[in-house]
Amino acid sequence: MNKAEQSARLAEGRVIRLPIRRMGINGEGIGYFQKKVVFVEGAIPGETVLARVFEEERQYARARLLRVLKPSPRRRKPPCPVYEACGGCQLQHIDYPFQLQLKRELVEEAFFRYTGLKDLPIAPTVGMDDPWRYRNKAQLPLKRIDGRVKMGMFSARSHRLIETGDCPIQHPEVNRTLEAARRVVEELDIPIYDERKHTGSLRHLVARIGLQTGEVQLVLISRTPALPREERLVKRLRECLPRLASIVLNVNPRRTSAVWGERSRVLWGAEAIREVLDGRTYALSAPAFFQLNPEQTVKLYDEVKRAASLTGREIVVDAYCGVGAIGLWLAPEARRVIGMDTVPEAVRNARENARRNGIHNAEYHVGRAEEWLPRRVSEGFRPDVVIVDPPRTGLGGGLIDALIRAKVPRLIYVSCNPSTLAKDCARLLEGGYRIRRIVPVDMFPQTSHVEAVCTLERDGERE
Ligand SMILES: C[S@@+](CC[C@H](N)C(=O)[O-])C[C@H]1O[C@@H](n2cnc3c(N)ncnc32)[C@H](O)[C@@H]1O
Repeated sequence: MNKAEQSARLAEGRVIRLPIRRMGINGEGIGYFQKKVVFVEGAIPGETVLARVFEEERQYARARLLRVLKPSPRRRKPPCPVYEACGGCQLQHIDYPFQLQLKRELVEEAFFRYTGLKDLPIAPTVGMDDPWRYRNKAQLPLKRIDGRVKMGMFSARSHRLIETGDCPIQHPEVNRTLEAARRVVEELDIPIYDERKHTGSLRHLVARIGLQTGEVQLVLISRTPALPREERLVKRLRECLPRLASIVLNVNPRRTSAVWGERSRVLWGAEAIREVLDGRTYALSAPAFFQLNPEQTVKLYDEVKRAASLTGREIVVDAYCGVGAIGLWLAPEARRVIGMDTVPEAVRNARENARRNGIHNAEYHVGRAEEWLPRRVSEGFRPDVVIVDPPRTGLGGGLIDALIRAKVPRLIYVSCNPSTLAKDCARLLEGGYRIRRIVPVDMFPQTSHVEAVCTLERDGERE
C-alpha cells in the first residue's frame, strides 16, 4: 500500500486493495486498512483483494469483494448453485482441510481476545471424512409468491426467500421430506403465513430424521391452533412420505422471528422419533434439542468422555442436558449423573432415554442451570465433574460464580460459540481454573460455526 493510499480516508464507496490476514467469526475475510479492521465477505486469508467499502464505523468497516487480485490456492468453486444468495453456508469456497485450520484459528483468536493467553493447548479441529449431507434436521420458512408455495432460506442480507432445493449439507431424506410436504401443502391450498400482515397459518416446515432408525418426523409450525383440511393433509402426507413416523403441529401465534411456539400437538404417529448413536437409543420429541450432525456427535461425546476421565466414583452434572445425550454417554463410568434443561419435553425424553438404555444412576430436572446449580451449591452440593453445553449466549449469570464457589475440580465446557466460550473461561480463570485442553470439533462443515470442548481444572481443598 503506498503513502497516498494510507493517508486517504476510508470512506464509503472507496475502492481499496486489501491483503486478507484472517477469518472472522462469520466466515468473512479480515484485513487491516489504516489499522482499521475491514470485513470482506468471500475473501480468504492469504489473498489480496480489491473491495469497495459500503459501511464505515468507528471501529471497523465492511467492503464488498470486487476482484481477487491474488487468489488463495485453497479457493475452490462452491458446489452449491445458490451458495452466494442463500447465506446458510459461508465457507463452501474454501477447501475442507483449510476450513478446519481456520476454525482452529477462530478458537485461538477468541481465547487470545478475551483471556490474553497465547499458546493454549488447542488440538487440531476434528473433521469429517465426507463433509456433506450431514444435517439430520432442517426448518424452512414458507412464503406464497405469485400463487406458488415457496420454501427455502431467507438470504443473509434481506428477507428474500432463496429456494434451497436439494441442499448439499442436508441429509437427502430431509430434503425429500420437506419438498414432498411443500407439494402437499400447495395441492391442498393450506393458507401460508404472511409475516407483514400477520395473517394466514403455516409458517415453517421442519423435518428431522433418526439416521440409524430411518424414522422421520415432520413438524408443521402454524400461527393458528389448527390448520384447515387437517385430516386430508395428514392422509396425503402419509401417502407421499412412507418413512414418516410422526407428524406434529407446533403453534406459534406471535409476531416474532423465533420459529417455535410453546405448544405442540401430535397430528399422527409417535410423539418422538428415535436415533441410535454408538449403541445408545435416544427418543427425540419435536421441541427437544439434538445435535445436528450425528457422525460428529459421536466424536464430540467421546471427547467429553475422555476429558471427564471418570473412575466410577464421580458425581457428574450434565447442565443444559437436552435429551440427556452427554450424561447417558458418561453414566456407565460415573457414580451418579444429574442433568437439567429448561424444555420439559427434552427432560421427559432424557428420563425415558435413561430407562431405555438401562441407566439407573441418572436423574433429570426441568430448570434453568443458572438457578438450579447455585441453589444446590448453597445447600452443600459438591459435584466432581460439571459438563456445561449452553446455547450460543454462553453461561447464565450465577452459574460461573457457583462453579467457582463449589470448587468443582473438573469442568468440561462444550460450546458452539468461541466468543462466549472464551469470555466465560476468562472469568473461570480469574476464579482459580486453568485450561487443560481445547478440542475444536467440526459439527457444521461448510459453515463458519465451530464447536469446541474445553477442559478446565483447579487444585485446592474443597470445604
Ligand atoms: C446446545 S444444547 C445442548 C444439549 C445437549 N447437551 C446435547 O448435547 O444434545 C443447549 C440446551 O440448553 C437448553 N437450555 C437453554 N437455556 C437453558 C438454561 N438457562 N438452563 C438449562 N438449559 C437451558 C436448551 O433447551 C438445549 O437443550
